[in-house]
This record gives sequence, C-alpha cells and structure tokens, in this order.
Amino acid sequence: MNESRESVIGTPLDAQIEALTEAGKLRRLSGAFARFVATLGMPSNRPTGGAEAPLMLACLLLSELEGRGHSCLMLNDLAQDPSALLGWTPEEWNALRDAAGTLPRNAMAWRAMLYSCEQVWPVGDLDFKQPLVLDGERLYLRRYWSDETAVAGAVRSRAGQPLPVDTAEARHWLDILFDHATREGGPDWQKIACATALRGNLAVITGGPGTGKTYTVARLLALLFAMAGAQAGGLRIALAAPTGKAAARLKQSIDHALDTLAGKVGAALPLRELAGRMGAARTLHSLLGARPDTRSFQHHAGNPLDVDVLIVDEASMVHLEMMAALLAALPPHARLILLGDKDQLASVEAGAVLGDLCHDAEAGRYSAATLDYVAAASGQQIPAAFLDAAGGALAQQTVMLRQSRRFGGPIGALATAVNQGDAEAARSVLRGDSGGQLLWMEAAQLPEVLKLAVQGREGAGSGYQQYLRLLQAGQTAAMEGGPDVHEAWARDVLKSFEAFRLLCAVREGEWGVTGLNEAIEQRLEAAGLIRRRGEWYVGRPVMVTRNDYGAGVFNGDIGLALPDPLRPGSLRVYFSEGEAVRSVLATRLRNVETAFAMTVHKSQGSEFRHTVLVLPREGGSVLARELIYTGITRAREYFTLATPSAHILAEAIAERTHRASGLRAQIAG
Ligand SMILES: Nc1ncnc2c1ncn2[C@@H]1O[C@H](COP(=O)(O)OP(=O)(O)OP(=O)(O)O)[C@@H](O)[C@H]1O
Repeated sequence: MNESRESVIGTPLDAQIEALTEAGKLRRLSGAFARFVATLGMPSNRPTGGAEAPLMLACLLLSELEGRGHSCLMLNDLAQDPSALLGWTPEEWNALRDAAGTLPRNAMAWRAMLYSCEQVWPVGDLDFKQPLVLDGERLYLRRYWSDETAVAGAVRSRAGQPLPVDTAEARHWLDILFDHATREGGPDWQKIACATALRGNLAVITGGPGTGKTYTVARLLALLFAMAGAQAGGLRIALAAPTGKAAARLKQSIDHALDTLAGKVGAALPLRELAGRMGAARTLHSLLGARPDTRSFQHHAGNPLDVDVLIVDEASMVHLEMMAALLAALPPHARLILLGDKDQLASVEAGAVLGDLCHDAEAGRYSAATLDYVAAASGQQIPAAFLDAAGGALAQQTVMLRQSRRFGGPIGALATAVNQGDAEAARSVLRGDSGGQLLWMEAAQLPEVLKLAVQGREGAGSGYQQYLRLLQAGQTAAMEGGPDVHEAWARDVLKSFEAFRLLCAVREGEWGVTGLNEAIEQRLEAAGLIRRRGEWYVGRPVMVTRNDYGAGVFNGDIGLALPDPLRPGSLRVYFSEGEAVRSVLATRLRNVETAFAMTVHKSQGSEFRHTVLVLPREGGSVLARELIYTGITRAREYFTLATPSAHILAEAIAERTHRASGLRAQIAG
C-alpha cells in the first residue's frame, strides 16, 4: 500500500463508507473506486489540490449513481442533498457528508475544487486521460463522457443536415399509403412521421402502446422503396431491437404490414418482392457483432454496417454505451429510425437516451420550415401550437404518435392516468371497471397473489396452471410422435406460457421476484403441476441473465425446460423465435433464473394477455411512475394490480424517475 493510499484508509470518511457498504447502502465497488481515484497519481498541468476527502466523496457518488443508471453527477446535486437520488434518508447522507470534513459550499465551489484535482480532466484542458471528466456542471466517468459526446455529435450531424426530398413525389406515395378516408380532428401524425423521416438520416418516432409505430414504419419502408425508384432492389434494410423477442415481433409486424400494403400499392411497386429481400430482425448485439468477454464489436467506424436503412424498435431499452456503438458503426449515409415509447422505463444500464432524445416530442417545437415541408410532402397541417422558432434540429426529426388504436378501454385509461401523474384518476379507473379487464387487489395478501398466479382469475385465463396442464396433457404424445409433433407441442406450451405473467417492482423480499418465484414453485408442486428434482424440472420457465454467444442465448431471453425427445431423461430449454422454436440443453445454460415472476425492467419489449403487477409493501427509489406505466402497458387484455397496501400506488405515481445526463445539453451544443 503506498503512502497516499494509506492517507485515506481509516479516515472518518473511509469508516463511514464501510459502514454504509455493510448496511447495503453502497456497492463495495463504489468505495473501492473512490479510494483508488482519490489516491491516484496523475501527470497533469494543474497543481494537486490535496482534496482527497471531497474527491473521494464525489467519486463515491458518481460510481453509486452510475449503478442507478445516471451517466453523470450534477454538481448541484452534490452540493445540495443527493439522498433522494440515492434512495437514502437525509440522515444517512448527512453522516457521510460530516465524515468528509469541510466540503465546497455550492456547485461553483465544487467545480473549482474538482478543477484543481489532477485526477479530473476539465474539458478543453490538456488531456492526460484522467479517469474523471468535468464538463461544465457535470462530473463523469470518462467512458460515459466519451459515449455521450459521441452520441450527441452523431445526433447533431444526422439531424442537422436535411436531405433533399421531391415533395410532390413524396405526397403522391404518402396519399396512396395513408388512404384514410376520413379522420376525426387533428393531423395524421403517422403520415407526418413518414414525411419527416424522409428528410433526414435520423428519425425518432415515439408513442405509447398501439399508437402505430410499427404500422407507420412499415409505410415508411414502402415509401423509401418507392422513392428509390430503380434502385429500390438494392436498398439494404436492417431491423433490430435490444432483445430477441422484440426483434422477432418487429419482423413479424413489418412483414404483415408490408404484405397488406402490397395489395394497396398494386403493380406500381413490387413490395412483396422487395420485402422478401429484407433479412431477419436481429438483436443489436448480434447486428453489431458482439464478441464474447469484450465490450467491443466487430462493426465500428472502421468496419461499418452494410446497411442503408436501420430500424431499431424498443429504443427506450437502448443504453448509452450501446447507442454510441450503434451510431459509430452506422455509415454516414445510412438512415437510422428509432422507434419506442419515451415514457417507459429507461434502460437497465446507464443513460436514458430515448427519453433525452424525445424531450421535445410532446411539445413538437417545429420550425416554420418544417411546417411548410410537412404540408408540401404529406398534405398535413401541423397545428400552430406545435410551432416554436427556437426548436432544435432534433425536434424537427422527432414525431410523437398520439392516438392509440389497440390500447383503448380501461387499461389504456389507466396507463394514461398514471402517465399524467394523476393518482386519483388511476384509482377511480381501477375501482370502476366492471368489465373485468382490470382488477385491483388493494390490500393483497400473499396467499391470494399465489392463488392468482396458479389459477388466474375468472374471465382472464387460468394462470400458470394453463400451460402446465397443456404440457402434461401432450407430453407422452410429443415424446413418441417424432420431432415435428414435439416441436408443435413445445410451441403451443410456450405460447400458453406467454399468455400470463407476474411482474414485480423489486427483486428481493416476499413481494419481490425471488420470494414469489420460490412461493409459486411450492404452490405448483403442491398442486401436482410440477415435480421439482433439484434446480431443473419439466416446465421450469427460465430467463437468461447474461449473453451467452456460444449457446446463442441473450440476456432477457425466456424459455421453458421440456424433455429432450432424443435423450429421454434430459431437459432442453425451448425458446420461441417468431413462429419457430429453438432449444439448448438445459445444463449448458449457466446464467439463468426461474421466471414465474420477473422484474418490470426485464419485461420491457414483451406483452402478455394477462399481466399481474405486484408492488412491495414499502416504496423505495425504484418505485416510480415509469415503472407502473411500463407494467400496465405489458397487459394486452387483462391487468391485475396487487398491492399489499393501497397507498403505495399513489406514492409510486407521484415519484418520477430522473436520470442525470448531459446528452440534451451536448446535443444543443
Ligand atoms: N392508421 C391506422 N389505421 C388503421 N389501423 C392502424 C393504424 N395505425 C395502427 N393501426 C393498427 O393498430 C394496431 C397497433 O399498431 P402497431 O402495432 O403499429 O402499434 P405500436 O405502436 O407499434 O405498438 P407497440 O407499442 O405494441 O409496439 C395494429 O393492429 C395496427 O394495424
């Protein structure tokens, strides 16, 4: 241990960090990182500040916030009270702050102090590859600053260079593709989205569930084919999404929509043939060519993707680092179209890229030039309320779809109330539905929730027993009937499993993923629906928790363990891929967990006929509006909310997830 390292060990701050780590309030990694950086000797052109304790505190918070999805630390938060960001009590923060001794009094003083530290690179100064970056009022880990700067630069240059468009031709095709006879009130935002996307190499299309994001992008593809004329056959289109399931859904929806459109455009455009040349949709990892055990990809700026148009669905799940890699690998001429719901939970990893990109989506903030262009290319008049002369370049390339086609009724009304932060309206929707689509178990008891998990509820399907009964009924015939029969059975069982899901806000505790999975397994075993013999058993649903390139499975994939038809006695895990299934030997899967209950985070990109959202007894920092909204919007036909105490719903709706990020500031330049 060197001298400077010894200087921080055993100090009051060090002891307080240790105490908070022991209490589960801090990651061990954060303390280690803070000690390491505070005592790191760096060549620098600035004098050493001798400010180990404040620097250690800043590093500690930076690392801790990174683990909670923030890409930077705002000096204002550091100077005031960051306890809410950390999910701590003010007392916990005060104890840590007091242990650090005298601290800079405000953000400006923090900035001056950090500027004097040799471990920090103030942007614009001589760069010695210091681990921390100070950019205005934001402190970053270098990696996140680089990613954010790269994403901002790419977004700025893509959005800032409008492409020439033959507006008369665009109008001709858009009128064919959107031949809606009558529309009630307001402009057709779907048509507007296609027109704006045509004008640039970046388009962001956001909207809640069922607002027609896929419907719109299929028309946009047809438009791009049509406008490419004789070159349409050579247009290289790639479809991608963060998870395999979302990718398969995107492909299915686009194929279906293009097939319908082919009839509409007729002989004027060989749409079926053109669509047939598009490849399968892929996960972003596979598109970029992820390599085991490294963060780098096969495709990057030096070896770009071979595409002209890239469509990325479920973009809210794309984290900052992935977005940076994606933009780096995309050739400058290629069009990037991002689809997603800006109000959903942000990615598990750091960053809130879609949310940041869509900051102006609701307000529009279109320029007069955009209004003129849209009118010429689509015949649609954007109302003056969406006009803003100060709107940036990105706003001109962003469209929010505002009308849901599929997601009406009580579930849609509930999602809207939650999204608007209106707890009273949410409560009255939940209590008022007489059609059975919604059920609120306001003071839920655990046995009731377990009963619901096993048996479902009247009119809304019969819970997990449904797929297990199907499994049991067909197992003998499937094992004896040959590969085709077995595959059809596996597909049916998977489909049945996908109809129902229990989602939790938290992982730990009896109302969390771990507790509920164990309790549900016990119930199912008692009911004779599963027979556990160790970890693996017939019918076990599992979720992959780490990418495994060798086995071809990715984080978030969900499969079911079923008997291997070729090796009786051993189990394979079956995953559905669109209409097909593929399987992996169960014992090959190292990183999986049981998936009767899963977190709302992991459910993004999936929908279930009946979704049950289980909230814990106490709030905490994860319980926020975005989580509740994401949980509700996973439900296709039935939604059940189980709360051990009714007040938790209003508390969660009142809370907003906030992620510190400098992306918007960097895009604005
Ligand atoms: N303008 C429209 N006219 C008729 N039907 C439409 C229109 N827009 C969307 N739909 C239909 O509404 C349904 C939902 O559309 P779509 O799947 O494209 O929405 P989405 O926003 O992609 O949904 P999700 O959030 O689930 O991915 C589909 O059945 C689609 O065909």
